[in-house]
Amino acid sequence: MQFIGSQPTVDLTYSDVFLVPRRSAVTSRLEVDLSPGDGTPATIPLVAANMNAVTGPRLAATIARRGGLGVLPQDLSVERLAAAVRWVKRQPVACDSPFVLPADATAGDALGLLPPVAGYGVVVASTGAAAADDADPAAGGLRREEILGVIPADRLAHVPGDARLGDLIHGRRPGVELAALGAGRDAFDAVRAETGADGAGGTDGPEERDDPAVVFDGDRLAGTVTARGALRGGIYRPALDADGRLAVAVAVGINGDPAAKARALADAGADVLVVDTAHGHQDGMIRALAAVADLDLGLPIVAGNVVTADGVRDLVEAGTSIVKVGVGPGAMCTTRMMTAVGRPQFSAVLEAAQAARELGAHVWADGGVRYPRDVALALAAGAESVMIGSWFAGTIEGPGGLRVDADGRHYKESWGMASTKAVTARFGALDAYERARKELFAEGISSSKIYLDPQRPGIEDLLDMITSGVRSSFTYAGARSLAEFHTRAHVGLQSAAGYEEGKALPVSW
Ligand SMILES: NC(=O)C1=CN([C@@H]2O[C@H](COP(=O)(O)OP(=O)(O)OC[C@H]3O[C@@H](n4cnc5c(N)ncnc54)[C@H](OP(=O)(O)O)[C@@H]3O)[C@@H](O)[C@H]2O)C=CC1
Ligand SMILES: Nc1nc2c(ncn2[C@@H]2O[C@H](COP(=O)(O)O)[C@@H](O)[C@H]2O)c(=O)[nH]1
Ligand SMILES: [K+]
Repeated sequence: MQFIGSQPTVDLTYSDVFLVPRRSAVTSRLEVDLSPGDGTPATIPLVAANMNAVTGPRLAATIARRGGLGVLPQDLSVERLAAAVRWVKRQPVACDSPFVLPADATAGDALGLLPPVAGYGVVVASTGAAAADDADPAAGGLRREEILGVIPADRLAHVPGDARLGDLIHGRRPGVELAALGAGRDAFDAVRAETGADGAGGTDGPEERDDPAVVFDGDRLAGTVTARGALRGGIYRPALDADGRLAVAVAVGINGDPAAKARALADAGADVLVVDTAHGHQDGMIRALAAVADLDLGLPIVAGNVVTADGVRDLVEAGTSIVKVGVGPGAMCTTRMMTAVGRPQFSAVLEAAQAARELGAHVWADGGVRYPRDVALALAAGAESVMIGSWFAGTIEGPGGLRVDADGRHYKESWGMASTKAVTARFGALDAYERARKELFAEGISSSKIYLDPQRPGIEDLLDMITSGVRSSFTYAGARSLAEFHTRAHVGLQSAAGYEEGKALPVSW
């Protein structure tokens, strides 16, 4: 990366800078390979943050299906984390994890899981079967004859809240076979034929629908798929482990016995370990990291957070190959206002990435991403991947409960991992005095509403938006790969007015 024009004399964040277009020999945005070269199984440079409001098993599985990584947060017991890892490993790669409800559940129950939007649906199972499946998730899944059908989520807006789901299914459809779901056009056509979107089964009028179809793997329910999902299957490459299962990362903190926790999670199948604390450049972190690295588990280790070259060097020396960078940029984070500590994120990533490169290590940029452009700029600064928290909390797959505000808008709650809410939960086992001492140091917001974008309510919609923006950034720089982008990116400094000019204008001026 190179600055054009004047060299910066102060530290910068994403809004302070812009990318300059260059002569390019890349003729299509689809020629661009976004894979990070950090030794993880990711094929796109996006990571869902280890926050309780952001990464649960469903979001982790969904982002891995499209090539990113989800980091399950450290604030859960080893047993719960191991169970979450195993759940991700059981999920289908070629279709979506289903939302399943029993036939006697109501439309209102379904709307507690999903907003009434296109592209999603609830699989309805015979009542006893759904209950048995819930009780024993390892039983191998629901059988074909136990599945009554799938109800598109947008249809739920037009039925009474107390309508029984079983009564809303009219006739069984054959479903799609998992084995028939290749990539690209064949899968797309198979889904459209099953859902009637190709015209053969009769559509609901001129507007193209994107209804989900049920997918079976032999005798068992595998999941659901939409035509858009099939299309994505031809564009993205999933992040997989050596056995072809979806990849997942897990965080461990620096207190307790991080090595024992790391070993248990590796045994459960975790693919990447993230050793994480607010102030990563401290002896407690170096001890914890060295203990985890000494296990020699053969997994990539990520550690942070730091914002200086010195911090990078110490963590790499302690055994990490990926350093997580960012103090204070996060949307839920009050560290900069409480402590004055931190560093504008673009410069932090730039300096850390330079130091990491000299040591053969890598950097993940963590926090402060609000637009696709911020991801492009973090990559230009030298990051191998970009971690996103709060933005992903407001998605259907996010672990939070779906809520509706007084105006009928759907949202999920987000909170910081150093907020009073998180600290109270983390130290619930301590006595009241010790807990109160810990709560004194809260450095995060305890509750924030993250609205679902009605046009992009799912994590995959956000991935589409971000990766298409970033693919385009690469071609503007004439880069086919992330390594080329790192060297070819030309960056300029802009005024606040220059940044403002770049925004779209929703109403006339
Ligand atoms: N990227 C960022 O800007 C930040 C991220 N976070 C996130 O919040 C989560 C919780 O992290 P964390 O608060 O570190 O909790 P942890 O449970 O990981 O514990 C941190 C340990 O470090 C000690 N410590 C010393 N100095 C500090 C300091 N300045 N800030 C925090 N701990 C310190 C603490 O002791 P004692 O409590 O006795 O001081 C404690 O033993 C993590 O996921 C972290 O990434 C939190 C803040 C900033
Ligand atoms: N200072 C704090 N930082 C926090 C807290 N919870 C999370 N974080 C950091 O934010 C990023 C995610 O950033 P976002 O802008 O995408 O939301 C996360 O990975 C942590 O590093 C907190 O309570 N305090
Ligand atoms: K902030």
